[in-house]
Amino acid sequence: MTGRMRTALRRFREKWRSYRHRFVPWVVFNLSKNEKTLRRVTEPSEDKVIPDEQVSQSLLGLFRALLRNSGELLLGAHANFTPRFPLHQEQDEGDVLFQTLGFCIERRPSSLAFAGTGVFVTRGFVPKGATVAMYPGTIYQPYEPILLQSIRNPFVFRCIDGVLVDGNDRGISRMVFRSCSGRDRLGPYLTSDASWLTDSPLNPLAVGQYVNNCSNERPANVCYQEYDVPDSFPLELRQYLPNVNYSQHCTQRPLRCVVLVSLRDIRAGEELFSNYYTIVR
Ligand SMILES: C[S@@+](CC[C@H](N)C(=O)[O-])C[C@H]1O[C@@H](n2cnc3c(N)ncnc32)[C@H](O)[C@@H]1O
Repeated sequence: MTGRMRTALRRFREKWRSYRHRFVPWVVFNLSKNEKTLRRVTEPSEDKVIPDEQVSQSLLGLFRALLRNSGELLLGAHANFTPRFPLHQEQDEGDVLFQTLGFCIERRPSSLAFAGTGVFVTRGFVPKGATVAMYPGTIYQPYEPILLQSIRNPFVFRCIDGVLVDGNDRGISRMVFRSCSGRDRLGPYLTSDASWLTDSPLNPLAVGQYVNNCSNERPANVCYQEYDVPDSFPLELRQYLPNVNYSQHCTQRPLRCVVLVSLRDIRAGEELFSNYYTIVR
């Protein structure tokens, strides 16, 4: 190998190491096109746009309202469960979201050509610094095997610390989520929500896996933020969390969730765009 090639290789390695790429296949093919849109932070701990407490408050407010609206505790054994309250559903989940957080989000064909489905604010107004969406999926620790599930899978999200979230709602990823979600119960309580795998998630925020990447023309209006569910998070509200650990041994550590936080005010009709790359220096 010539000296020039060695220098080029070294520079490439240094640059690659500094990336905290969120979606591996996307980064490989599109890095050069989107250099201007890179997000830069100096420390992994500085990656948070809003404090965890603020995320908790938004999620707790929404989940409490969803629970009140459903009039039942979604217990594990649905079939044998007789609800304490009449099962009269007052509003759909989108209405509950609108009344609690002041906006609605939905999946629709992206405003970008060839970008498939995207996520739009369809009603209301999202102020800067709000929790706008959640990234659902199975949580893999950096040392856990994900090879089969990751093949041709554009939904594998990488956290700053190397934890992976598989947000694919099809194929083997779907089966893995369902199986892990059915396994993890605390007594009669479900501790995660698998309805994000359908067209009508019970938690209307759980569509963040469909948010598309920003471009030079369409700057990011949301960004990803890791959120570890605190021990104090009420047991009966965990049924709305759209994440589950791949391994049962992980139940000792807090469940990792990823939320999307607004970087500016967002109005009804706008598509959400995140940043698939973050550079940590
Ligand atoms: C996490 S998925 C997002 C949901 C995707 N739009 C869909 O319909 O399944 C990531 C994939 O979306 C597509 N995508 C995301 N941002 C894009 C953009 N700005 N332009 C074109 N395609 C994009 C790419 O195919 C990428 O691999």
